[in-house]
Amino acid sequence: MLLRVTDLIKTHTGPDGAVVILKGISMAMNRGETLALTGESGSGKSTLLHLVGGLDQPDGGRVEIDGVDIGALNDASRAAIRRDKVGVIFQQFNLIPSLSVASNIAFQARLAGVENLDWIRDLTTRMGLADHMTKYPEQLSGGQQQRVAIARTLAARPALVLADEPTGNLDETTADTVLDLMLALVAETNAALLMVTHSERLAGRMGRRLHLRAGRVA
Ligand SMILES: Nc1ncnc2c1ncn2[C@@H]1O[C@H](COP(=O)(O)OP(=O)(O)OP(=O)(O)O)[C@@H](O)[C@H]1O
Repeated sequence: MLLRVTDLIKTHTGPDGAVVILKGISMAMNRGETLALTGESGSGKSTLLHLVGGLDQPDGGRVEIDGVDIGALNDASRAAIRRDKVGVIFQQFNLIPSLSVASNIAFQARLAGVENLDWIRDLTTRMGLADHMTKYPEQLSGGQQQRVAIARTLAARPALVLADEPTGNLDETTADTVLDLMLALVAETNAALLMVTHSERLAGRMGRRLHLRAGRVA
């Protein structure tokens, strides 16, 4: 099993004291699977994605990636798993402004030690980025920047791709095209894709769905 989440609990402290955001979530994914994470605003989708990606620590339960309990690791080992196995795509693109599109895309793959130039060329061409490789992020439209952010993550060929509304800034037609590409690319790399979406249309195109309601699996 690539990803196993067991009884995950997360509490945040708000103005009125502690609030339990995730109330015992369990789920699992194999490589090659795609799963839509849906639920009302505030149901805990982003919180779950952050915990799975090791970007935040749970208050209870476990996240295992390839059988390794990431909560039991020290920061350096957890960072290494994140770098080698997990790719994250957020709605805000987090591109590096001082690097060209080509360098932004190669950066993460290089960090993970998997800079496969043929794959990156193929990926960027299919993402419609071939003519933009020497530009800087600020010279691109929002939709183009989003495609760069997606290409950057997929360039490293992560086993697990976590995406938080990756097409949320795109119009419907572009969102469909970008999701088609993402699905094709994760299938080719036999990756698992866990994607938060508010769109019924996009959720319906994923293999499975996990619906959260007030911090529980509905
Ligand atoms: N750092 C934090 N401190 C306190 N409360 C937080 C924090 N992060 C999230 N929350 C609260 O946790 C709940 C779940 O937030 P989360 O972002 O996971 O929801 P979501 O399902 O992703 O929502 P959306 O669809 O609006 O993005 C919300 O009530 C939010 O206010």
